[in-house]
Amino acid sequence: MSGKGGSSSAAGRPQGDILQRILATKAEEVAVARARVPLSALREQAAARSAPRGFAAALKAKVAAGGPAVIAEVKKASPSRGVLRADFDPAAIARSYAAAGATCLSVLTDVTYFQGATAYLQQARAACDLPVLRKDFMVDAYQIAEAAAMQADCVLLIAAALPRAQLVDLEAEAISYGLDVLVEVHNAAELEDALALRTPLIGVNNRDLRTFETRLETTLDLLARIPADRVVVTESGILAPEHVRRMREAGVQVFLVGEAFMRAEDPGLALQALFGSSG
Ligand SMILES: O=P(O)(O)OC[C@@H](O)[C@@H](O)c1c[nH]c2ccccc12
Repeated sequence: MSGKGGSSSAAGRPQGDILQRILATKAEEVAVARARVPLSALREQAAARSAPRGFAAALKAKVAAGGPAVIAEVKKASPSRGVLRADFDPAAIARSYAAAGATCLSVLTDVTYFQGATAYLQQARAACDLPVLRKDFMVDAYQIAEAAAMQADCVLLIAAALPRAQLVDLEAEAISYGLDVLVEVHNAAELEDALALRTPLIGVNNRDLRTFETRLETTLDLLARIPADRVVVTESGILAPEHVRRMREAGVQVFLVGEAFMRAEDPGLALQALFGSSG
């Protein structure tokens, strides 16, 4: 098959889709950031940081102990849902998640589409001892250095957004800073690209970033194609204990959840309600 999922080659991709818009904005933002803070300055900050908290190691340990492992997301808003949480305190949310048994955090740092911020990641990470994913749209090695400089422990690479060669390059860049990588796919062609990487962490996004359609079958249908030495992370649209049960019955033990927690008054309580006290 050429391209990803048939319609996602650079030429064939619909110009107006949200992922394309986000990626175009990202390229502009990176150019502006690079002019303001040179890569050499980021590298100095990254070199001065303390060792990353092991993101993949924490998930693997929780899975080995029987799971489920929850990556709890700190997300104020999204393009598909609008504002999820008006009263948004990343440090308080992080403490609530940690007390409820989350294994890792995911913090949106995209400003334009998700109302995220670098400061939110830093506040959340400082408030607990959990490893933290920088959830953003990586298109350039500069952003990997940014992630290391802001103290992230893991970066997201989205296969729908990048050709395989660039996924490989950005992963190598992340590894050079000691960062873990979560590679995200939502179809079989993207999964093939993801399996060319070294990371054990394969995220399957149940939400199509082009259409916003969310189907839990996305994870369930791809499972058979994922080798047993990889850790499957099911992402998006996990809203009810029934969804958790279906995934666990299929052998999925790692969950990335945002909306269900962000809409709740007490995010940690919502985590416990969704996963039980083992979450
Ligand atoms: O809020 P939800 O439906 O529980 O989903 C969380 C997470 O999977 C979602 O925020 C996400 C998955 N991949 C992404 C890529 C970019 C931005 C956001 C995402």
